[in-house]
Amino acid sequence: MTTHVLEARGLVKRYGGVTALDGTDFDLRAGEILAVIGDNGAGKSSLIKALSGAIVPDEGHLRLDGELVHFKSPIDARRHGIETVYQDLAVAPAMTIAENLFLGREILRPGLLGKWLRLIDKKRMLAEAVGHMQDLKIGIRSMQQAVGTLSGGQRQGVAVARSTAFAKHVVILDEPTAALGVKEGNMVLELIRRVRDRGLPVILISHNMPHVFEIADRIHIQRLGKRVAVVNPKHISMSDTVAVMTGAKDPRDLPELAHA
Ligand SMILES: Nc1ncnc2c1ncn2[C@@H]1O[C@H](COP(=O)(O)OP(=O)(O)OP(=O)(O)O)[C@@H](O)[C@H]1O
Repeated sequence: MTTHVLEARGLVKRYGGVTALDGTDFDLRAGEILAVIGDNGAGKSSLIKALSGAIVPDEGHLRLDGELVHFKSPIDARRHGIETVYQDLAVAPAMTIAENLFLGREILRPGLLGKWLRLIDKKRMLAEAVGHMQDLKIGIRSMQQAVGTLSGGQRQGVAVARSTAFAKHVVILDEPTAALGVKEGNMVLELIRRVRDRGLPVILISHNMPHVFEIADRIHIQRLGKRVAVVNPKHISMSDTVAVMTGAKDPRDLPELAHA
């Protein structure tokens, strides 16, 4: 039996008269990179928001490691080990890399007044930050460098390192290569592979088909608020995938091997 780390059934989300999620299902397996693709308005962002606690669906349910969960906020999802890196990176440009990695989750140590006054443990944060970045082989000369002075790819690296440092279960990456050049985009793809290889499953939302085909173990295709197919990039062409995504092809007409 396949283990599903994260599973959604029948998610519905309506915004006034617009149905963004129309009873969608979702499955993430252990140890995989799952790409989520779909045309504009297919409900990718809404799905990811429901999985990461940013919206509460009107109907449907989520299971994490088989247990029912109800996320009321992103903090709630984070507490359950689900970390999300959004496209508009939430890094603080004026702060150093080490400070960014621990932003909002600073490591504290007892101060002069013992447990009554706790201080930020900068030394330990720096040491741990170096460890995380080395672990993921993100080449940065100084952890004291302000994030605003880094290149787009390096900045994305910091955001990914930050999420993986805290994610116990799942990392969700929303268009992590969208604003990057070829070299930096490849660097981030390599980084995503390393995250997966360290045992954390990754959900990757992307419009970049070559990137999706290069890196995904399976591809979830979202259309009109529903999951219409999950395909195996090793056994389906990019053009068939796009055809299913746009509705030009019925997924039932795909060869059996194409389904994942
Ligand atoms: N806050 C909102 N208020 C009203 N309608 C919304 C809201 N968020 C999403 N929608 C609508 O829900 C539908 C699905 O949107 P969603 O952003 O989930 O799709 P998407 O696949 O991520 O699209 P894109 O690729 O363009 O980002 C769209 O018709 C969108 O206009």
